[in-house]
Amino acid sequence: MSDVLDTDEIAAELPDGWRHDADADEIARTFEFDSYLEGVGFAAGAGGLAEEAFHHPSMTVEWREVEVRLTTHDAGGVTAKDIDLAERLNELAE
Ligand SMILES: C[C@H](O)[C@H](O)[C@H]1CNC2=NC(N)=NC(=O)C2=N1
Repeated sequence: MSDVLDTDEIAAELPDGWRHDADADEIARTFEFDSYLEGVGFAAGAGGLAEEAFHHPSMTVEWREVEVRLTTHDAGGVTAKDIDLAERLNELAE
């Protein structure tokens, strides 16, 4: 079982561009793209990273943007698994 991070810990460890949605107990980022299909491609790549980590985000693919939300359901909140995958998603989007 991963340890749930508290608000201060999340704030200290949030990767660039991510926000803490405390009400939803999630971290989130909306990635922006020049085309819809670039967003779709990002989501596909994100799915691969999720499978590698066996840790799966919620993703909403819209016109030229993809909103990604992460929490650790097994732990009931945000954990290091979410932070780690968020960092890898930032690298994917670079
Ligand atoms: C049984 C449980 O669903 C699995 O251990 C994995 C699958 N992917 C997951 N993804 C996320 N975001 N949180 C989890 O707790 C989680 N658990």
